[in-house]
Amino acid sequence: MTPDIRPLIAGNWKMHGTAREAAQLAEAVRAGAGAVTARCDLLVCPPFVHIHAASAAIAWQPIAVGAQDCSPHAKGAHTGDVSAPMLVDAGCAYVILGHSERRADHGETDAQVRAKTEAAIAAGLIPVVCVGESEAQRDAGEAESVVAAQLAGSLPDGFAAAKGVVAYEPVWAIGTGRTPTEADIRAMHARMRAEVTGRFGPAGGTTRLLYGGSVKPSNAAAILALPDVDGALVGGASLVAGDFLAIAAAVAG
Ligand SMILES: O=C[C@H](O)COP(=O)(O)O
Repeated sequence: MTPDIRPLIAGNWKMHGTAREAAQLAEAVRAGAGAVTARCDLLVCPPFVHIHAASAAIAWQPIAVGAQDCSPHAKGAHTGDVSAPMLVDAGCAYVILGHSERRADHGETDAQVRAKTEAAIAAGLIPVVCVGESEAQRDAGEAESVVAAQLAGSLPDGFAAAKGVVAYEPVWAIGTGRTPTEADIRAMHARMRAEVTGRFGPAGGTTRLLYGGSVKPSNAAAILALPDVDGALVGGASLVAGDFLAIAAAVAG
C-alpha cells in the first residue's frame, strides 16, 4: 500500500455469465460489501451487455461499475464499438483499457490504448490501463523495460490528473495460478511509481498502481501489503462474490 492512497479492488468479469448471473453476482457483492468499503473502493466490470443488470443490482451502494473496453471515438459509424460517453450513460465510472487479452486478441497497440484512454478521460471515466510482460520477456530480463515502454506509450498527458489507474498484470500470471515473487512485484511497482512520478510529477505519487494475475484470498494479504501496491485487478476470483470480498477484506485496516 501507499500511504494516503485509498486502495481499489477491481473485478474483471471478462466474458462470463448471463444477465441474470451478473445481477446475482452484483447483488451478492453489494450485500457483503459493507464490511470492506470502509477501507477500500470496490469496482466490478461486467461485459457490456450486463452493465445495466449489474448497475441496477448494486443500486446505491458504494461500489463502482466499469466496462472492459471503449472506443477511441465518441460517436459515429463504428459498427460493434461502444463509446466512452455511452458507458457513462450506462452508469459506468471506470473502464479497463489495454488488457493483455485485448492486446493479444485484437492486436491493440500502445498508441490505440492511449487513444482510448484519452477518450475515456474526455468522457469523465477513470481509465484502468493494463500493462505487463510476457513470460519470455521476463525470462530475458526485460520485464521492467517492457512495462516502462508500455506506460510511456499507453498513458496520455493528463492521466494522473484524471486519477487514472495502472494495473500491472504479468501475462504469464493471468489465470494460471502463478504469481511473481513478492520481491518481483515490489520491484516492478517501485519502477512503475518512478515512471509515473517522472512523467506526471506529484500527481503520479498518488496514482493507484494495482497488481493483477492469479490474485485470490490466500495470497491477497501478502500482495496488498507490498509498497506501491494500491489494490488488485481480479479476474477469476471476482466471479465468486465471497472470494472477491475476501480479497477486499485482506486490505490492511
Ligand atoms: O483482469 C484481470 C486479470 O486478467 C487477472 O485474471 P486472474 O485473476 O483470473 O488471473
